[in-house]
Amino acid sequence: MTQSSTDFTQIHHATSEKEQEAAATASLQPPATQTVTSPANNQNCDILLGNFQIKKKRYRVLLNYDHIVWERLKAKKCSADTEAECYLKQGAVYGKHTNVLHINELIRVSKGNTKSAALRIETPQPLAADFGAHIAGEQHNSNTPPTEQYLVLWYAERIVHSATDCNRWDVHKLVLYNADAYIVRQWHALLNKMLANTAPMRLRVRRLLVFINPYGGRKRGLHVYERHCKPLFQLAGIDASCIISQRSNQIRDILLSHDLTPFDAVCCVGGDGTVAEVINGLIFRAICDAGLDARQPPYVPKPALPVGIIPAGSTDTVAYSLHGTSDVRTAAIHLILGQQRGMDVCSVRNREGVIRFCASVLSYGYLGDVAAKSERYRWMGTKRYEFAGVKTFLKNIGYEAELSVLQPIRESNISAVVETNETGAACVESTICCANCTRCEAISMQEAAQTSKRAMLKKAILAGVVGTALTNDDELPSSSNASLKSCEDYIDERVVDTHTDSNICMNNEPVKKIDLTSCDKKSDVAPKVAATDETQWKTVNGRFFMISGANITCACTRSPNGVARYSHLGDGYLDLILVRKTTLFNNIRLLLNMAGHNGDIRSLPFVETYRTKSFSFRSPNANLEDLYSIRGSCQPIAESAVGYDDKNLSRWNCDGEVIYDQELTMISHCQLIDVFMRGPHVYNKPFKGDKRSSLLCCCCCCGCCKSDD
Ligand SMILES: Nc1ncnc2c1ncn2[C@@H]1O[C@H](COP(=O)(O)OP(=O)(O)OP(=O)(O)O)[C@@H](O)[C@H]1O
Repeated sequence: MTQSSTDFTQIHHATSEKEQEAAATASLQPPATQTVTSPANNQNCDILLGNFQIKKKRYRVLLNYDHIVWERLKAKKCSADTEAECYLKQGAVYGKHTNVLHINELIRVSKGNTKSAALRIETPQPLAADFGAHIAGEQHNSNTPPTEQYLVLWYAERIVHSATDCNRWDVHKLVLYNADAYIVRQWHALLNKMLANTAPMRLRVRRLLVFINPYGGRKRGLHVYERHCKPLFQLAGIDASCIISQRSNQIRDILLSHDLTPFDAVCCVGGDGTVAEVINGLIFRAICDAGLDARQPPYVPKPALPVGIIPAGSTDTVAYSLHGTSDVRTAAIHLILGQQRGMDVCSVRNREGVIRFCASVLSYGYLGDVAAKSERYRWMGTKRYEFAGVKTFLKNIGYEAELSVLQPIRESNISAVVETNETGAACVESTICCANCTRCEAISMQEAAQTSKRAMLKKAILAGVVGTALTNDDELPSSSNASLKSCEDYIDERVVDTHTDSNICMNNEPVKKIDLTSCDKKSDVAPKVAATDETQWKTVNGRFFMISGANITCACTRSPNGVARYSHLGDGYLDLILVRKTTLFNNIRLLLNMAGHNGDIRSLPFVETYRTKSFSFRSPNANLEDLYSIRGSCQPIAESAVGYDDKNLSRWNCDGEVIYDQELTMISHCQLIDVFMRGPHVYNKPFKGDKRSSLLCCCCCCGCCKSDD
């Protein structure tokens, strides 16, 4: 079935018969895109309305400011002009059988003479910056009659199956046919223009630096990338440069020392250790680029590049907590769609200053011991965690600890609300972070306001007047004596040939290696954030089975609620979970609670949870002076301590890596790094017999995913 070119309707206000006649004639000519003004939001924007064939059935397709809507044409056809007017007057009122696609979810638009030609994706997609020239070129060539009648839209859609499976995304295609190739060309040009138009929080990545860890998980990092990510990146026209890591900490070292300006974003394919390497590399790099002391930075600057996290490790806690699933395609799609959210990152400090940055959890006791022991059984693959976990669990060891937790004096809506459970134990408020989280959004607005303040602080530091600027910023550690010793002092001028160091496929500037291991300052205690008029330090002592400072929920497939179910991704707070030493039976209750979907560890009488910006830890059993003198513990990413085997002391598990310090401070830095994610979605049960209503929920602009808080 063919369509006549008069099927096409360009939205315009044809009031008189004369005008309608003119419009009909114009449709035989190459139609020019008209700009109309929406009365709803008074925006100047292109709108197109046309009739297309989809699977040999006729559909009316509307492209408005940020949506594509397609609806089956009914037998009785009403005047298109009337409909267009109706749309403009009423705004978008979509029926039950209307299909809606948000422009944010569009990945690629292609056209061709035949269906298979349009579906072919070998032809590279023009990069965002080239779109303008591409479109201009198309218009320039408008004298040449177009021949392509097929238009293909590749878009991402969230799959909503059940409450436990509502976070996976996949790519679909929509093939549209119109006999008039001018119309196809016009839709193609406008859609590509819209794709190129990136809002501040929607960066469509063009040049991506990908790090692949071939060693983590089941050693399938490379396979995961080749099989799932590469085809999707090709579809989206992303120019990806890949580096396969050859040793531990190599990714961090590359990020510290190479020119990153050619890239729009960094992506890692690996487990939590790989994510930690990328995050540490980018943050230490930002500190050094800002000319700050890497050990004792007076403030922590935000890295310039956003991060994409593709899970290919054993537990993939970070990826699961961000996306609500450890599905690889979902993670790649989030990167392609380019929607970013700020994620909190915590700095972990000892007496000498920052040891490293923590993306997920810093845990002492049970999880620390499991991390330390499981490394010995890496040959078991993912089973090593179960093996080491059971062994450690049965021992049920408690460790003495002295903790100081920064708490608000008065409760406020957005701060660290701590309640008590039925047994009187402290617990955090019960709001769950999700896509469009109102708590994180509010904080993000506050953050934007503070960005200018930070810029001024940075200027003040560089001008050497930092002492006065620092005292008012509660996010800065009080021990930061604002050393102006720049990171350049740490740069080891030995030039490293990275092309022999790893198989890097980048065009690099001369490489400098930054040595973060030297440290010439040491205070007598671990640094603390200064308490303000609104905060105070609360001391908690005791014998603990587990102490965890969680930045994110730390959920994974084995524990869908995670250690800290109520932790928010970008609210500037961390959740401190204290599990006191108790009976083995109680520990089983704890584990069952964390493993189930409906558990809530806050209800357990031996568990206390605090929401805080910072906490400090000290083990009374440790001879700290000896530890510091033996180890000279000033590693940016802690290396394994040799011969450290005191039964009264545990280790820290920081993003899956082991830290041996017995005196530490953890400080949360609000939305320090931008990550390609939307946050886990809340399941909305579809109405009976209406599958589509649940699918509409994938649209990022609708309010149906808002959290209840
Ligand atoms: N080529 C390599 N050879 C050896 N180790 C590597 C290599 N590349 C990276 N690593 C190190 O491997 C460690 C483990 O990687 P990763 O954390 O990604 O996997 P995992 O431990 O299996 O997953 P998870 O942390 O999610 O449980 C990291 O600390 C990283 O530094």
